[in-house]
Amino acid sequence: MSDVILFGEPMVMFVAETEGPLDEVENFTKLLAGADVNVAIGLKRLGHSVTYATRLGRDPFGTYIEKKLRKEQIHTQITYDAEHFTGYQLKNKVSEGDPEVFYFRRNSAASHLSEADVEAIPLDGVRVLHMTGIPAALSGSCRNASYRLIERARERGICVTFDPNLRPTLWESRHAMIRTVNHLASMADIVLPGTAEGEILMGSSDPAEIAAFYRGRGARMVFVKEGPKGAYADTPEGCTHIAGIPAEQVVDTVGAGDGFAVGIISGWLEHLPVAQMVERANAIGSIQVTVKSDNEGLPTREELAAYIAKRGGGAQ
Ligand SMILES: Nc1ncnc2c1ncn2[C@@H]1O[C@H](COP(=O)(O)OP(=O)(O)OP(=O)(O)O)[C@@H](O)[C@H]1O
Ligand SMILES: O=C(O)C(=O)C[C@H](O)[C@H](O)CO
Repeated sequence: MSDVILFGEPMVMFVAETEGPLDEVENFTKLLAGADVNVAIGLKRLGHSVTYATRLGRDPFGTYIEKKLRKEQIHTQITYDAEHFTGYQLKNKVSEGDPEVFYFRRNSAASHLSEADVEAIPLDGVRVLHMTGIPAALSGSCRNASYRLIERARERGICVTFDPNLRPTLWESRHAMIRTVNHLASMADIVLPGTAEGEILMGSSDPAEIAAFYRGRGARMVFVKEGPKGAYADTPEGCTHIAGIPAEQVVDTVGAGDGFAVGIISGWLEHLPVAQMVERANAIGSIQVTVKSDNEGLPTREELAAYIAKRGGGAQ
């Protein structure tokens, strides 16, 4: 029995060792990526029990991912797919701004996740289902699986957390992305949009307006991510902005949002007051931008406390 269920597409990620266009880079480091898998690793490092459901190809990338998940002691519910390969991606190295990411994931094993796969996930005793908007972008069967899993969680009163994680290149149209992601968000208890996502999804980058939009559609709590500035919370306790924790050196901005989700979900599981949930989320987001991996920097409880003691925060 796990505290949290996650579901999605884990990928092998090749990160460029040198700056420049991806076609010119000669050396890459092999790592694990995937928004949902990053959150699973972060929650496990903080001591929460986690089950991650996915579909992997019977290939070396699938084996690599399975071994990584085992090493992190994450329970898995894996369907093996002999017909389709495990997805992978390339990420470049930049000294400023967001890196470029190129996917090799169309028709991947995970894009064939289906309602039957999620029907088999045991939900007894589960407290949180964390979903992102990514699986719904991968295929029709994955979209149906996303809806089915949320419905199953809601039928059992499980708290559903949702991060839009917009990936416009994966969607058939911008219209379908906005409609589907907002629909999935309306089925969640806790919604975690970023300000740039708010602009796309509801036409404003103002944190209070974004939060009011999702609260108006049924969310009990909305946490709007504002990059280095921190985050805005709109919950039954009221509305508040909590300043970010400056990172010593920004190496790679990808994965900050997943780190933030780890802070909010773990804080909710531990019944932390809202201000402490957000401080923890800001701290993990701040840690995430200091490393090139999307998940290797995710902290243990001791590392998190040490980071907050050193760089600010103080409510842990
Ligand atoms: N440069 C930074 N310095 C310190 N903290 C940061 C920085 N960037 C992000 N964070 C922290 O991480 C959180 C999430 O970052 P961001 O707002 O970029 O989310 P996102 O757009 O979902 O990110 P992602 O690139 O992972 O999709 C922020 O709310 C903040 O707390
Ligand atoms: O880009 C994606 O679709 C991924 O899931 C890979 C990354 O790890 C993810 O973007 C980080 O949020």
